[in-house]
Amino acid sequence: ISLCGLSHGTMGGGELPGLLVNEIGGRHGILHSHLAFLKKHFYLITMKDFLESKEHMSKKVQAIYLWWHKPVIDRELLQSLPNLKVIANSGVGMDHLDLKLIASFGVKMANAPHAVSTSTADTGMALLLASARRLVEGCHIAISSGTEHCEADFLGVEVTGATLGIIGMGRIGYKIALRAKAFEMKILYHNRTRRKEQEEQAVGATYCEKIDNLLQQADFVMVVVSLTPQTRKLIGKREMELMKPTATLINISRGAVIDQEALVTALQTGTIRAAALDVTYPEPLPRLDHTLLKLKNIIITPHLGIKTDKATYMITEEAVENILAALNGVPMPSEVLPS
Ligand SMILES: O=C(O)[C@H](O)CO
Repeated sequence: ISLCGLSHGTMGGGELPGLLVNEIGGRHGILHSHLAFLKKHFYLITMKDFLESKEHMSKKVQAIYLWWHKPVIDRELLQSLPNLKVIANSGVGMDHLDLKLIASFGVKMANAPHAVSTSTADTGMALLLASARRLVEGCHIAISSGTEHCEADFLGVEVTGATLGIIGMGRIGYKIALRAKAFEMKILYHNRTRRKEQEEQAVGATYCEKIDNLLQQADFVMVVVSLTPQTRKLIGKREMELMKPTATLINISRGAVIDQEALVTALQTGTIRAAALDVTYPEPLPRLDHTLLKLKNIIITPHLGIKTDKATYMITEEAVENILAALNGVPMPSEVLPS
């Protein structure tokens, strides 16, 4: 990325702007490997520092960098930060934020759409391939019974030549299509707006104006839309019943885009063949023995779509670029406005 010549220096004054982060390390903390880069531009304040010395710290905070949706941004926090100018999110989905509330405090927001697209597309393809070839089941068999050939009828489904239906053809969806093309898949897609003809041709994708047509034809349905009031439970009982009984549903967007109860039933009754989910609703699932975790024809991963060393570093770079732009009063490359 280019930081467009921006730095804290261009803001005048020698002091680095205060950047509030949840914690350093840990489940919801920024990575140790990003510290040196962040410290070049900001004075880092963790939530612990902030809460221990609220009066002193609150004036220093000019930006917040959210890592895995933390810290939680609520009215109380916003009211306690008089100099807050910008919040940068370490990912593309902003459904965990009340954008209107944040904007009402005059605070700008940014996401990281560029940094996440390749790693998330790779996760989608990894889930597709793993589910098609029953890799997780195979791994469990190898661990519990040894690596001798498994039963003759332990069969997966072929990916080459199969039809992939992509729901949501934004940056990530398009990168999935590029990958699927290399697997010689037939590609259908549905999107609010149709892609340009050259873009469709470049990946060999056919537009389906109606989701139903895509659902009826696809062997693999990959959900890549962001979570909005319009996409909540977009794929429910009716949609699963339209799918082929041999089809696989893959979700790398947000859990709530799929009606999870309907999915459990569809998997138990053979309405669809299998599912592969990187996201669930809620996250984490409340109980270890949740029905979804017990089904044989499902793969679930713990929302690891973006989690590569390169992508996470690029996300931090994209966040810094946006924060510095906001603090310098120049256009932010990935500003998100409340709709
Ligand atoms: O939204 C994203 O980019 C990922 O799901 C991480 O939250």
